Amino acid sequence: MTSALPTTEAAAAEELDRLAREIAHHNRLYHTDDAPEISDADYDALVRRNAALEAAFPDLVRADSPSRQVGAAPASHLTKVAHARPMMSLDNGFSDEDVRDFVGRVRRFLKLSDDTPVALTAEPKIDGLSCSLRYEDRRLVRALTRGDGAVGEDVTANVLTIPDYDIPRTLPAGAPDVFEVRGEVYMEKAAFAALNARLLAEADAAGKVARQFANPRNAAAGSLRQKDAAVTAGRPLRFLAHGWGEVGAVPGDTQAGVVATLTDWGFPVAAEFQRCDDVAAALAVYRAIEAKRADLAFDIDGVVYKVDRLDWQERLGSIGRAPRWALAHKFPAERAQTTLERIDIQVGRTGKLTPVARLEPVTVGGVVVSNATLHNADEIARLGVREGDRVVLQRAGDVIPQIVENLTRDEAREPYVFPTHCPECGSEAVAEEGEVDVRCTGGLICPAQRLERLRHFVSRGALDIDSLGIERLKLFLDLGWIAEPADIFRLHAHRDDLLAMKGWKATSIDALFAAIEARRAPDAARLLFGLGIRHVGIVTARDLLKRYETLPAIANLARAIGDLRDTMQPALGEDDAKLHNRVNKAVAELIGVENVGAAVGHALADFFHEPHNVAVWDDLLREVAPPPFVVESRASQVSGKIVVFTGTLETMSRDEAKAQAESLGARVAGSVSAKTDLVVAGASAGSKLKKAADLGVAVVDEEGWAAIVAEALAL
Ligand SMILES: NC(=O)c1ccc[n+]([C@@H]2O[C@H](COP(=O)([O-])OP(=O)(O)OC[C@H]3O[C@@H](n4cnc5c(N)ncnc54)[C@H](O)[C@@H]3O)[C@@H](O)[C@H]2O)c1
Ligand SMILES: [Zn+2]
Repeated sequence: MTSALPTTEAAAAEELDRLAREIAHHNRLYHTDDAPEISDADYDALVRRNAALEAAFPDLVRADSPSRQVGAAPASHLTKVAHARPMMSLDNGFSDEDVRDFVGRVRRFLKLSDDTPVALTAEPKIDGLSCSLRYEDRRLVRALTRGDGAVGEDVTANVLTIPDYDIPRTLPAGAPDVFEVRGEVYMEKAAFAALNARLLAEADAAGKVARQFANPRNAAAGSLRQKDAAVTAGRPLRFLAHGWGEVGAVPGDTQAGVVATLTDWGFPVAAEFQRCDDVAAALAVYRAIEAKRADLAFDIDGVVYKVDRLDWQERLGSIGRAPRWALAHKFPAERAQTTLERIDIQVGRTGKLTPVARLEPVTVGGVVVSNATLHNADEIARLGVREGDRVVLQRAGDVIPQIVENLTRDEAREPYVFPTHCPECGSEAVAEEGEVDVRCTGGLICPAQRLERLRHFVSRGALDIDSLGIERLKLFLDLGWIAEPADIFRLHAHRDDLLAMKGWKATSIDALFAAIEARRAPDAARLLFGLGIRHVGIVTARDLLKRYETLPAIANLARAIGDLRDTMQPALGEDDAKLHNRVNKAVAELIGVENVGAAVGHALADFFHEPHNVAVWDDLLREVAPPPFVVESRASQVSGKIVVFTGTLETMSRDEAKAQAESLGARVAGSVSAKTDLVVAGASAGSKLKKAADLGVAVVDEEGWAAIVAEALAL
C-alpha cells in the first residue's frame, strides 16, 4: 500500500472507485456479517490509501466515499430504527505527535491561545460494538446498534439478556425524562475463547464446519445482533458506558462530570477513566493503559481522549464521520517472534489451495498463536519463508495473526516449493494466467470440493433436481453413497436403507428417485455446465455444443487443445509473454467458436488432463444419455431489459455474465437506478444490492440467473 499515488485524474478516479467498492465490501463483512476476511491492519491500510488519494485529488472525493461513512447499513434480519442523534466513529492517531496535533487543531478551531489549558479525559478504547440505550421516563425502552450511524438495529430484547449490574433497567428519580446512554457492548477474552471452543465442539458433533469468530469484537457483535434473543442469552456479554446521545438535560458541564453521574446511576465505566489537565498527563495515562493491556479482561485497541469542557465540545461539533473533540490513540500492533515449523496446504470449498503456517506456539498480546495464514505462493515468495525460519508475527485486533517479517537469511536450506498437486485428492493444482491463486483441478473427485460440486451439478441452471437439496446431498455424501455425479443416478440402490432411516417415508423417497430418473436424458449443455469446469458457464456450454454437438466431441476438443499446448515451443528469441500470446491465439482458433476464448480452452484441457476427471465423465455418460444438441431459442425474460451484476460470481466471470445477458437481448448497466429491471447478486454483494432493495428492483442470485438463462435458451 505504499505505492506511489497515480499521476492522472483518470487513474486516481479509477482507484478511488475500486477502493470504495473494496472498503464497502469489507465493511459489510465486518459490521453486518461479523465475519471479516482481512486483518484490521490490512483494512486500515486501504482506508489510509483512500485518504491519501482524496487529499491529493480533492475534486474526486466521491459522494459515497468511505471516509464519510460510519459502519455499514443495518442488517435485514433486525428492525431498523433511526437514531435521535447520529452515532459517530472516532478519528485515529498513532503517535504522541498525532495527539499534540489534535490538541493544536482544537486550540485553533476555538481560537485559544497556546497557553490556554485544554483538559482531556482519557479512557480505554474497548473493542466491542457501540450501543445506544434509550431511557424514557427513567425506564429502559430501547437499545440500538450504531448501524450506519444514522439508522441502527433494534436489539432491545438482546440487551435485556445483559445483567442489570451492567445495564440498569431504570434510572433514579431526578434523571431527565429522556436520556440515551451510549457505550460499548463487549465480550471478555476468556468468554470469547470459551465460546469459540463451544462452537467448534457443537459443529464437530453435528458434522458441520464450525463458524467461529475472528476476535472478541466480532463475537460480541455476532452475539448481540441475533434475531433470537435466546441465542444472545447464551453468550456472556458485558457493557461499559462512555457517552450519551439525545438527552433532556445534560447532567454536568464536563465530560468527566457527566461520566461521574453515569457511575452514580449505576452504569459501569472503565476503571482507567481519568481526567487529565494536559497532553502530557493524557499520554501518561496512555502508557499506563498500554502496560496493563494484556492483563485486562477485555480487548482494547487504544485510548480515547475527549475534550473535557462540554461547551467546547458543542462548538467543535463534528466533521464527516467523527467529532472534532475526540481522538482514538491506537496502540501499535502487537508483535512476537517464533519459529515457522511447517507450511501446510488447506483446500477450500472451491478448490483454492491456501498455505497455512504452523508455528511454535507463542503469546502475542495475551493470545496463544500457533497458526497464521500465508495467503498464497506470492506471499511466501515475498516473505521468503522456509520451514524452520524465525518469523515476526503481528496481531492487530485479530485472532488470526499475520507473518510480517522473516528473520532468517539461511540460503542453504531448500526454499519452500508450492505443491503442484492437491494434498486432498492428488489432482494437479494450477494457477491460471494472471492469477496468484492455485486451484485443484480435481473438482469432482476432490473431497474438499465434493459437496459444492454436487450442489452445483443439481442446481437450477444445471440438472435442476430440486428435491436433492444441500442437506440430503450432505447426508448421502456422509453415508458414502455418493461421491461423484454418476452416483446420484445409482441412489435407488439404497431405497431399503433409506426406508429404514428415521424421517424418510416411501412417498418422499420415491418422489426423489422419480425426480432423478427424469434427468436420464438431460440437455447436453446443462450437463456440461453442471460439471463445473472453470469458465464454462451455461452460454459457453451452449456455444460449444452448437458447434461440436456431442459431449464426446467436446472431450476430443479438450484433448486436442492439450496436445497443441504441449507441442508449441518458443520460437528463436521469443520470450514467455510472446509465446503465451501465440499459444492463446492458437487455442482460440482451434476452438473456432465466437465468444469462446483461450481461457475456456485451457480450462477444458486442464480438466481432461486429469485422469480422475475423465473417469468421472465416462462414468456419468454411462448413466445418462443427452439427446443430440439442437439449438432453439425462445424470447427471454430479460430481452430489452436492463440488468446489473454485483458481488462475486462463483461459476462465471463478470465478462461471461455480461456476454450471457447481451446474448439474451438485455443491456448491462454498471449501477443500479430506477430504470434497472433486474439485479443479479453474487456473494458479498454490497451497496448495489441495498440500493436495489430500496428501489424495489427485482433481485436474483447467481443460481436464479443461471435458471433464467437456461430457460431462455430452451435447454
Ligand atoms: N478487518 C476488516 O475487514 C474491517 C472492516 C471494517 C472495519 N474494521 C476495523 O474497525 C475499526 C473501524 O471501525 P469504527 O468505525 O467502528 O471505528 P473504531 O471502532 O475504530 O472507533 C469508533 C468506535 O469506538 C468505540 N469506542 C470504544 N471505546 C470508546 C470510548 N471509550 N469512547 C468512545 N468510543 C469508544 C465506539 O463504539 C465508537 O463507535 C477499525 O479498527 C478497522 O480496522 C475492520
Ligand atoms: Zn483436490
